[in-house]
Amino acid sequence: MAVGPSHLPLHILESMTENFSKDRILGSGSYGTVYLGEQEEGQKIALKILHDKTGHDDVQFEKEYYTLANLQHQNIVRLVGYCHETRREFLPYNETIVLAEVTKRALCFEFMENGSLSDYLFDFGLSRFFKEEKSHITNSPIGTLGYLPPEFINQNIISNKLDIFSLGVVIIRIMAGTEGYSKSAEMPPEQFTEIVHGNWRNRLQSAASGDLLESYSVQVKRCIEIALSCVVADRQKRPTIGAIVNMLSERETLENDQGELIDQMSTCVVNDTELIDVHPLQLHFSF
Ligand SMILES: Nc1ncnc2c1ncn2[C@@H]1O[C@H](COP(=O)(O)OP(=O)(O)OP(=O)(O)O)[C@@H](O)[C@H]1O
Repeated sequence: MAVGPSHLPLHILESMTENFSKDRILGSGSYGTVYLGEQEEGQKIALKILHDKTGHDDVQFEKEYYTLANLQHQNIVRLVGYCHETRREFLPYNETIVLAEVTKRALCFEFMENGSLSDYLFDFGLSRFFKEEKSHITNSPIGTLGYLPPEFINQNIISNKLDIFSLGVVIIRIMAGTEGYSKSAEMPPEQFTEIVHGNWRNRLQSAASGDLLESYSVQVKRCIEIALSCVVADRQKRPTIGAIVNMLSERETLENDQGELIDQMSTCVVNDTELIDVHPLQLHFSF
């Protein structure tokens, strides 16, 4: 039987993070602040201390725990530990000091040495495709609002088309940078496709020419079109995962000549009547 996440007492988390020192902060999201923790043996973990605010209560914590503890996939960061502890502390309140109960809730994940995908996309320069703006941190109990479709936000409807919408947002963010999604909602799809496609084409020109460039260029355009079809407001019109899998039929990782990892995205192109295989899109991400 697989070993589940371990219980980690608060004093252990404090010693791992030098009392939650600011220098240890890796980043912050809608759920909480993430710290770099180091165990005695030098092993690193990422500790997410959940924000102490409405909507992030014990019910939410339990939901998060069960969901994450049951997720086991090579591409999903593993939950290795948790902490839920209430202490009584003297705290300032209304110009006096009161003895109050303070609850610390933490989720501990395996540490990802390479950091966040969005940071890489920003290095890679994709965010420059659109003017960078402050990201939206929300109080949403299930993550950054931008990944959620209108039917969930307005009517709490959950279906597999919710995941299709989120997938579309992820692809758009990969293709167009972190602000790409909000920009995609502000202009007609054809205009958005033209801008993003044009930017990619310029970028690809340094890596390919002639037929190869044309082939890459077609695939980039199709990727954007697929992503946009995933985020249409009418969920019935979003493609099924089967249709997307057919379109993105291959995904493999190759070694390039220098021995670096190349992330190779492959896709098929669908025209009006048939599925046509095209050359794989080779995007050389040199991180
Ligand atoms: N397991 C990890 N290993 C290394 N760094 C991490 C890890 N988890 C989070 N981080 C860092 O902390 C930042 C905040 O992560 P967090 O999961 O709280 O928010 P998010 O996923 O960016 O947004 P949200 O939760 O609002 O959708 C990330 O951008 C990343 O830099």
